Amino acid sequence: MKDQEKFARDIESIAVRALLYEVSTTPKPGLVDRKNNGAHRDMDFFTFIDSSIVLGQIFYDATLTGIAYKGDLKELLHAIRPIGRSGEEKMFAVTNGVNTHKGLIFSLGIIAAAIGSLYQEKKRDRWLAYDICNQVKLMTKDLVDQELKKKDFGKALTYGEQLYVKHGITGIRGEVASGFQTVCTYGLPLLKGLMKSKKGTFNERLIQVLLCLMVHTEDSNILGRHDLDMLQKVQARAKIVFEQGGVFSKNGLENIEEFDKWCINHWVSPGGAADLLAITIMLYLVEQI
Ligand SMILES: CC(C)(COP(=O)(O)OP(=O)(O)OC[C@H]1O[C@@H](n2cnc3c(N)ncnc32)[C@H](O[C@H]2O[C@H](COP(=O)(O)OP(=O)(O)OP(=O)(O)O)[C@@H](O)[C@H]2O)[C@@H]1O)[C@@H](O)C(=O)NCCC(=O)NCCS
Ligand SMILES: Nc1ncnc2[nH]cnc12
Repeated sequence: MKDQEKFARDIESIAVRALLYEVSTTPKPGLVDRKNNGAHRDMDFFTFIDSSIVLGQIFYDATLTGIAYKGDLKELLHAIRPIGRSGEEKMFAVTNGVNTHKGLIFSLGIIAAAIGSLYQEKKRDRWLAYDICNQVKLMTKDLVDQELKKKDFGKALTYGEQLYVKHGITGIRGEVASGFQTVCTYGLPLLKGLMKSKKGTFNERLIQVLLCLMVHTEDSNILGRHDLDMLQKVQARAKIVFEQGGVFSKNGLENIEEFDKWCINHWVSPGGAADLLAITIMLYLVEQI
């Protein structure tokens, strides 16, 4: 196997690990985990495993496309779009039409391509999330303008497009175009600090990162099902739990399990924050290469 193909397989493996580590983190308020299905009737822990497995090839292909790419970085996003669309088709086929990873196919696929585009210059020194996220910004700087601000919304709107028209919320597109600002400002520094301090278990550290992300994520999943008031309620409750010490406080796990029950009863799923947790994990694992 050529060096480039081996490297692309390594990135594929890291991306799939990030998907599996995210869904395995337990308990997570309102989300699918090893304990329950959160605020979802149409998917469970095994749906996410099935979806994660079929998506590996997408991240391999996106990485190789990035490595081979020689043009303007903005064009690289267009070059990988068909790969992402085929990933969505594979996901819907294996989940019987359920959207487990639509946002993450987009996010992790772009990260994989960005890593690929840096491969030649990074062959011998360290991989840094900072460099990768800057590359992502260069790849996607016109994304919000082209796909949301200037778009003629004549046709049926997607979930995210509807939210932009209604609330001016840019969702996953805004997060990607910012170079994963929420991840780089909150999620990744917290995870790196917890891993260095060796505090608690890996599972507990990931719960803590999710709580922190829930405070700061403009989650189109919550907005899509409810409204701005509910998003602010969830962010406020996550802030209280996190600032009391989160999973590491005296009644940490009980507080989170109460939060989970509350989300289920109110039909709240912070799927956007869950995606940002997976992105945080991927960037952390890439920095360990
Ligand atoms: C670019 C696209 C992905 C845009 O698609 P769309 O217009 O639909 O975009 P959004 O809805 O805005 O976002 C898509 C998903 O992204 C997640 N998300 C939302 N907000 C954020 C945020 N602030 N930060 C990060 N991620 C965010 C969210 O995904 C989660 O929710 C999904 C489950 O919810 P869903 O089933 O849709 O809704 P439910 O309420 O669960 O339905 P019911 O159960 O009630 O029936 C799950 O996926 C979570 O991950 C958003 O859903 C896309 O159009 C596109 O261009 N795709 C091509 C791929 C591509 O170009 N790839 C390139 C690289 S290979
Ligand atoms: N664990 C999870 N539960 C629900 N939606 C998600 N989207 C991504 N991860 C998820």
